[in-house]
Formats: sequence, structure tokens, C-alpha cells
Amino acid sequence: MQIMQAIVPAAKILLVDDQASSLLVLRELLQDLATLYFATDGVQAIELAVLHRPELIILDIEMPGMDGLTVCRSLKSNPATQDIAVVFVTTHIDIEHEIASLNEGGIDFLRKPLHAVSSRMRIKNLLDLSRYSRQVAAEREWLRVTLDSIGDAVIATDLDGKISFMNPIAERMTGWLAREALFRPIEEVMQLRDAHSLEPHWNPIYFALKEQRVVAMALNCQLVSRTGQLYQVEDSAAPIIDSNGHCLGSIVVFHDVSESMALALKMSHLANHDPLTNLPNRVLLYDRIEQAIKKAEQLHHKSALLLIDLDHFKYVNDSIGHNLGDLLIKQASERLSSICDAGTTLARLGGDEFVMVLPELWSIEEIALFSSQVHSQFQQPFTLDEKKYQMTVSIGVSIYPDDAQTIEMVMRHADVAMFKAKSEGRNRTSFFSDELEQQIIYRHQLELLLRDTLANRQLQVYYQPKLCLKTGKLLGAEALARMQNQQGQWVSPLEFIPLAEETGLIVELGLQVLRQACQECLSWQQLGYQVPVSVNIAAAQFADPQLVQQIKDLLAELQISAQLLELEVTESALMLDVSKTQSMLSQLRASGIRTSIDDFGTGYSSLSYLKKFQVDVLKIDKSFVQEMLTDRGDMEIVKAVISLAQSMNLQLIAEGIENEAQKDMLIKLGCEVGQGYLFSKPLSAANFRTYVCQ
Ligand SMILES: Nc1nc2c(ncn2[C@@H]2O[C@H](COP(=O)(O)O[C@H]3[C@@H](O)[C@H](n4cnc5c(=O)[nH]c(N)nc54)O[C@@H]3COP(=O)(O)O)[C@@H](O)[C@H]2O)c(=O)[nH]1
Repeated sequence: MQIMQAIVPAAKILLVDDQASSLLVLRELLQDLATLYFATDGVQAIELAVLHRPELIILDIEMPGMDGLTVCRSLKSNPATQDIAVVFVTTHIDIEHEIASLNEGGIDFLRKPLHAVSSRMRIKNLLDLSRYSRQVAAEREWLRVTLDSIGDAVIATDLDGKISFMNPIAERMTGWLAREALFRPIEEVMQLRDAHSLEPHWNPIYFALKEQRVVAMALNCQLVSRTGQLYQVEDSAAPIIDSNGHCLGSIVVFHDVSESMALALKMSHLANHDPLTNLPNRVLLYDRIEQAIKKAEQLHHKSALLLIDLDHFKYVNDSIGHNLGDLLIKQASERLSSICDAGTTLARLGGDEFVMVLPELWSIEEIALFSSQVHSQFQQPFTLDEKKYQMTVSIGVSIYPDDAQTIEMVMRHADVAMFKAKSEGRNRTSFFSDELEQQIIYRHQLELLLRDTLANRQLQVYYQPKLCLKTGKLLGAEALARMQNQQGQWVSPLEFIPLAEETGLIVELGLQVLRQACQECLSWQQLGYQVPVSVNIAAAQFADPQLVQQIKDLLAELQISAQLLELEVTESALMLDVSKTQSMLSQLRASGIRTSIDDFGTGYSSLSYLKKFQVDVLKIDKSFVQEMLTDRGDMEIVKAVISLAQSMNLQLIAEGIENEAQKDMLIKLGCEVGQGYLFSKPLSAANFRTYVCQ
């Protein structure tokens, strides 16, 4: 490295002599070497010395008033002038005089009469010497200021590692003043340790000195200051090699990276964690699964992945609002965390999906036990805004290496198993199998078909007649959605309706059925028949506050009487948010639209709720009707529903009547309206029009 030359100004010499002739001689000798100043007595000499700070003063000893020795003493006692080199001029030649003048701080002396050549040469040499030492001093100062100005801490040592220099930042970080630290071993002043193990660390200068090369400090190094303060530091040490290749010592440069490390840690935490629950996110989860797989591979055991999904969270979230929904997710995450030990990873994938990775498993029973602990965490209701919400979870389990060999497969197969748990009624745990994977592929294709069908308005609506059981008179029709695949084959509503509910497509599907059914009802009216149409309304549609207005708008647009529309709602849909449903039902009722409870008997069937909801019709579920002649229990349920409807003054419809015996029994028990294959299967719009006109 080339150090910039420090700039040294032109030399100045002060000539002091009471004899003008001596001053003239000196001027002749020296005027081309420096800028000259002249004084003829001691007082003036001191004043000019202070004013001009010459490099050299040529001072006559024998002067009237203040002699040269006194002037020199005075100059040496003043810090402003003490560094000025003084050369005495004297007529004396004895050694005592010489010693006395050198004692006062003079660096040389010239004898009068002055010998021109030797005096000039001596003064020139002294000037060069002074210029050189000023140059060295200026360079030292420049180096000191430069090292002090460096934003990093700098410590230099000798060959034994003893401190020879410290800049102010090194002083601040170590807690040692440079003058206290001087000559102390570096490890005493710069105490380093490993941030994780807290074990002392070798100072890198020793490696730099030993190996004669630049050495970087190990990562995770901490500096412990004299007062115990900790700094995360990054540094490097280098030997100091002179131009002859000799090592003079070493230098270590270091800086505090605590803040940037903390920031980096925070950034890495944010990148790897879910902000709502602070649980690992998908990125970190994949890393943990990878580790679990590796470990299982090495130790020949199994690892399990549990995909946990809150049941019906979407409905709850839509009806309570996203803030409370978030709170619910947080509470759920806390309950799940409470059963995880240090080895178990609990992550949130987003929405209402959590994943648990159990890295060390020896038997399937362990998973069963663990999953039942998960379910039991949801036995107690969640309290949100002082209301209680009962939640359940569905769990899909995939096991490495039994079910899957890669991270993606483990995840995908847990998803398949979770889907199975959902489709089997939720609130349960399912394990993966190949057959399940085929189901999931089919489900995916079905979802695409359903989306296309809705987007292209290709959904069809069939109508099943509702009749008076005694007279056979047509009293109404139930609208039922129908969908065909690309090959023109019918897809059962038992497949696509649950899928529509899970994906949220049921809202659009429901609206399309409602519009088609009302348009068809209008066409029957135009043919001269007033046939009420009933339409199934799914739970998700009830969660939409716009529903009532949308229905009213549709009736107004088509100019259909509200009495011609009936809405069929299942018990479970009514129960999702009781007070909201209650208010929607009363608004619908107030506008003349009739409502019925579909599949009655299969759900809560609570008398108090029936009173609250104020519906018009109860539909006895076909499962009871179909078995009532062979199953005493089903017969009792049918009887109970009929007497409940009668006592509450509700209309009754029995569904799924397939034979005369069932019809006769229903009439005998007091149920007068019904539908079923005995009378007619659901008919296309065109066929139903023909049916109406018969
Ligand atoms: N939210 C909506 N749900 C709908 C809509 N369209 C249908 N669905 C629901 O899908 C489930 C299956 O419906 P589907 O296959 O249409 O079956 C209906 C009838 O075909 C069937 N039925 C009628 N009579 C008989 C019979 O004598 N025997 C027999 N085995 N089945 C019969 O019952 C279904 C009608 O059920 P329900 O609605 O409970 O009255 C079904 O749950 C539909 O509700 C839609 O547009 N929206």
C-alpha cells in the first residue's frame, strides 16, 4: 500500500543576533535554503518564534539583555515552541560552554566567526533532518487520524501479540483505553468466544502471525467487552510486513454486526414463519419434513405427517368476520401447540390448514393415539367475542416410507387422506391409500367440469312432482340440479353437490338453479298452471347476507308471485348461525316465500329450534320413508315427525315414496303430500311441462 506523502511546507529559519553584520552574513549563507526571519534581541526572538514557528532558530548566545541561553530556556518551556530546533552561535570555544548550550536544549552550535561553507552545510543538514522528522511526524499524524477515522475497530500488536495500537472504536468496543491496553496480550483486551457454545475463541492475529497471511474470524464470534457487553463481530487479521519482508506484528480489524445479524435473523424468521400464529410456514415445514425423512431413513423408523383442517371453517369465518376468524385460528394453533413436544413440528399452511410432523414413529398405534389427542383438543368450544363456537377437525395421515417416499408425495397423500376424512363426515382421522389417490384425481377432474359447466351456464335443472297422496293432484315440484360430463354421461348430484359445497361453487350453482327454476315456474304459469317450485338452498348460500335481496330481485324481475317459491333448507344449514338464519327466514317469510326443512329427522330435530325458525313445511327424509315398513325405529320416527308437524301446524311432505304400501301407510299416519319414484322420477324441464299439461 502506498501512503500518500504528507505535505510539508517550506522551511523557516529565525536568525537571532544583536550584531547586524552577523545577521547579514547568515542571510547571505542561507537565503536560498529557507524563508528567513530576523531578531536582534531575545524578547523579539521569542515573539517571532511564537508567531512563525520556524523549524530552526540560529541563536547568538552573547546578547545584551536576554542572552541566548535564557531565550532557549524560555522557548523550551513553551509548548508552542519547545519542538523548534535551536543552534547556538558563540565566540566561545571551551567545552563547558558547549555542554551548557546543549544542556539548554540546543542541538548544535556554530562558532564565530562563521565559516561560510561548513556553517551552511551544517545548517542545511539540520534543516534536512528537521524536514525529515517533520515528514515522519506528519505521516504518523496522518496515519493516526486515518486509523481513528475508520468505521471499524483496529488493534495492532507486536510479534508476541502484545497491543501496540488501538483506535477509538476498538477502545469503545473492548472497553479498554488505548493507553491502558498498551503492551497487554491481545486476548486480555479483546476477549472472543463462540456465540453458541460460549467457549473462548483464539484471537485470529495468532494465526495471522503464525501463517503470515490474512485470516478471517470464524462465524458466530462474540466479543465480550471489559464491562461484559456482548458484540457479535466479524473481522480479519493480517501480519504487518515491512518492505524488506520482515514481519513487525499484526493488525486486526473488526466491526459490530449485532444489528445486521439481528435484522438477518428477523428476516429469516419472517420468511419461515406464519405471521398470524408464529408457527413455521410452508417453507420451514418442507425443511422439517426433509429432515424427518432423512432421519427416518438413517434410523429405519417411520415418520408421519398429519394434515389437520378445521371443519366448516369457511362458513364460520364468513359469518363471524375475518378478525374473529383469525382469532379462532390463533386459538386453534395454541391448542395444537400444547400437545406437541420439542421434536414435533407444527406448521400452518395457510387458511385453516395445519400440519404436524411426527419424526420418530415405531407403530401406527402411536399415530392413532396422537390424532385422538388432536381431536380431543377441540372438545371444548372456542370463545370468541363472548360467544361459543364448537369446532371439529378432519385429519389426513400419510406415513413415510409406507405411503410416500418424497416430501411432495407425503404432503399430497396426507391431503388425499384428509379429503377422505372430510367426505366420510368430518371430525375424524383418515389414512392414505392408493385408492384414495384415484378418488382425489377424479375429484379434481370433477371440479374442473363443475367450474366449466357453471361458467358456460350448462347446468340443467330437473323437476320432481309433489303430489296429494290421496288424489294424485300435482301440488308442486322440487328443482334438482343435473350435470353431464363431456361424454354426455350424467354425474350424480351426490358427487358434485358436496364438491360444490367444499369449493364454495355451491353459491353460484344455487343461484343458477334458482333462476332456472323461477323461469320454468313462469313458463308453467304461462301454460295456465300455478305450480309452486321448491329450490334447495345450501348452508353457504345462507351465510351470504345478500341472499334475501337477490331472491326478491329475481321474483320482481320475472314477476312471479312469492307464493310460488319455496326454499328447502337442511337442518344443519339452519344451525350454522342460528340468529342470522332466524332473521333471514323471517325476512323471507315476510315477503311471502315459503320455507321447508329438508331431510327432517336426520339432524338436530329440536322442537325449540323449530319454534325459533318458524318454517312452513317439514320434509320427512326418504331414508325413514323407505325403511318404515321394515324397521320399527324408522316407523316411530315417521310417526313422531308427523305428530310434531301436526302439533305445530306445519305442512308435511314425505320424500322417497317408492311403492303403494309406503304411500298408503303415510296417508294412514296423516301425511297427505309426498314425492317419490312411485309417482315420478325428477323430469327434465321439457318433460315436466308435458307432465304438467297431462
Ligand atoms: N343445494 C342444492 N342441493 C341439491 C340441488 N340439487 C340436488 N341437490 C341435492 O343433492 C342430493 C342428491 O340429489 P338427487 O340425486 O337429485 O336426488 C334427489 C332425488 O332424485 C331423490 N329422490 C326423490 N325421490 C326418490 C325416491 O323415491 N327414491 C330415491 N332413491 N331417491 C329419490 O332424492 C333427492 C332429493 O333429495 P332432497 O333434496 O333431500 O329432497 C340431495 O341431497 C339434493 O338435495 C341443488 O340445486 N342445490
